[in-house]
Amino acid sequence: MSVVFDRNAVRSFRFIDCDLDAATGVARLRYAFDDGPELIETVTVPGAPFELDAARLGAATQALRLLHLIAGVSYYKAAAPTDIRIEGYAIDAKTAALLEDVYVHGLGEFAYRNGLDLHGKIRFPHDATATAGAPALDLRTHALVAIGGGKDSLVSIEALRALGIEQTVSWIGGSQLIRVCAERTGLPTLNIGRQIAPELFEYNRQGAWNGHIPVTAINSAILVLAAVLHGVDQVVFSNERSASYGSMIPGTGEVNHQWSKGWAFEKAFVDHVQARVAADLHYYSLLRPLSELAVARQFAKTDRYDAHFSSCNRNFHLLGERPVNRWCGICPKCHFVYLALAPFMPKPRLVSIFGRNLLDDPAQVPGYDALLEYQDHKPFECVGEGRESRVAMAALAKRPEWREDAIVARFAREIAPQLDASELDVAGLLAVEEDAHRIPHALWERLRAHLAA
Ligand SMILES: CC(=O)N[C@H]1[C@@H](OP(=O)(O)OP(=O)(O)OC[C@H]2O[C@@H](n3ccc(=O)[nH]c3=O)[C@H](O)[C@@H]2O)O[C@H](CO)[C@@H](O)[C@@H]1O[C@H](C)C(=O)N[C@@H](C)C(=O)N[C@@H](CCC(=O)O)C(=O)O
Ligand SMILES: Nc1ncnc2c1ncn2[C@@H]1O[C@H](COP(=O)(O)OP(=O)(O)OP(=O)(O)O)[C@@H](O)[C@H]1O
Repeated sequence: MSVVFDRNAVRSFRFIDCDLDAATGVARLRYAFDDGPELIETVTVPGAPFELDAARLGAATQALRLLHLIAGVSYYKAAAPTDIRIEGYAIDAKTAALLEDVYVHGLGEFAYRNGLDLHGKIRFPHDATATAGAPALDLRTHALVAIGGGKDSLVSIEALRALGIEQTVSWIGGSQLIRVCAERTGLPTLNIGRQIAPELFEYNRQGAWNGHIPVTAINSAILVLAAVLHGVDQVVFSNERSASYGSMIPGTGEVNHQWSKGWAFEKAFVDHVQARVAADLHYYSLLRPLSELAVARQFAKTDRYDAHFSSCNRNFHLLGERPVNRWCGICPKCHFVYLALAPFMPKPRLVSIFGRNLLDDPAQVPGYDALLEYQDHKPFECVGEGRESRVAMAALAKRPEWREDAIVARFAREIAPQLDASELDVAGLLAVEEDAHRIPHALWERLRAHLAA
């Protein structure tokens, strides 16, 4: 591929246009820097041909544009110019505000690591007047549930199954690990294809800015489009309450690696979907009322997925296989998930899932210190809050089967004496949060009882 990319020479990022072929389910999202080559991302929704009446076609167009605007973040970041142009259609001020949030906060870690300041520098041009509101589409009651191969989505899937909600287990991309977990559920599945424009990888090789992007926002927009095409009324994610809290960086403030898994994104996104796409389409995170520890407690209730799931992100690279035998054992997610499950599972079961005892390995001390926010900040990963790690560790320190393991013993000896004992109570972190969620009311009444059990 003979493209030359110099991030310092870039002046503008262009949202060229997007289109959807209802006969094949293929959506094309087109972008460019200045007058450079078109960068075309494709998303393929199985189940075509889609028969769309006028109302559903209108909703699909809105959902497609939302996806085009959000997925642009992968390309925008390569040069992060201040001049942003939208060419194929116009957006209104509220849509622009949503996008500015997604780009500024969703690229927060990217900006921090690259020494960039994006605050006040990302402006989406808007000249459309707001529409009157999206119509209801009379969507059928059915949930597209996002699955990521880890524990969280499996907890949601089992909760919906227990409540008798019809669901299709849905994922984006070609991960074999996710496929195996999805098939293990025994439920209908939907695997959506996503091809990033290959030029981006070449741009990366030539020194493009690179870093974390709000991938959950992209996956959310893809599933909203799929829900409209399939005519179903729910898109369900599994983002827990703890995802709303970032890492506190001295001199910088809060930087949240998982911003698009947080409550601020969820609220803004679902408001937009119901106002601009379909009034009766519900996007929600089923685990929002729970902490990571409460999710781990739910997960431990079944061993159905023990031999199949993994939360370790090293499994999920697009480029090339990087087999890690499901759990690498040295990354923050492995550290955290091991610790979070330990209070709720028999030790032999947990050791057998990971193939080793991470809490008895002194080499893992720095990793656990960061999770505990002890002499370090919370890692840039999808892990629980520092107090959740401290509470889990304190619980293990009381258990004969765990308390002599190297990391637990060190915690009890060196860290626990510096902590306020009243903050180490596990019960408070297992409580179900009543208010901050968008779970449909009729479902919430029954779900609350299920999650509290
Ligand atoms: C698997 C992973 O962690 N990837 C991150 C990693 O990417 P890497 O270069 O090592 O390999 P690839 O994943 O194959 O990606 C190649 C390049 O492609 C670009 N890219 C990829 C996906 C995408 O949606 N947009 C993209 O622009 C990017 O330039 C890649 O270099 O490092 C990258 C740079 O820091 C990260 O951007 C990659 O993260 C992926 C987007 C990803 O899917 N990560 C999830 C595992 C992840 O972090 N999930 C979060 C969810 C929170 C949130 O939504 O914010 C989490 O679990 O913490
Ligand atoms: N490839 C994907 N396609 C669709 N949804 C995904 C994909 N990867 C992750 N998700 C969803 O994004 C959300 C955040 O992912 P996350 O990795 O935290 O969840 P998980 O894989 O279910 O559990 P864990 O936290 O144990 O890894 C979840 O709702 C998950 O289902």
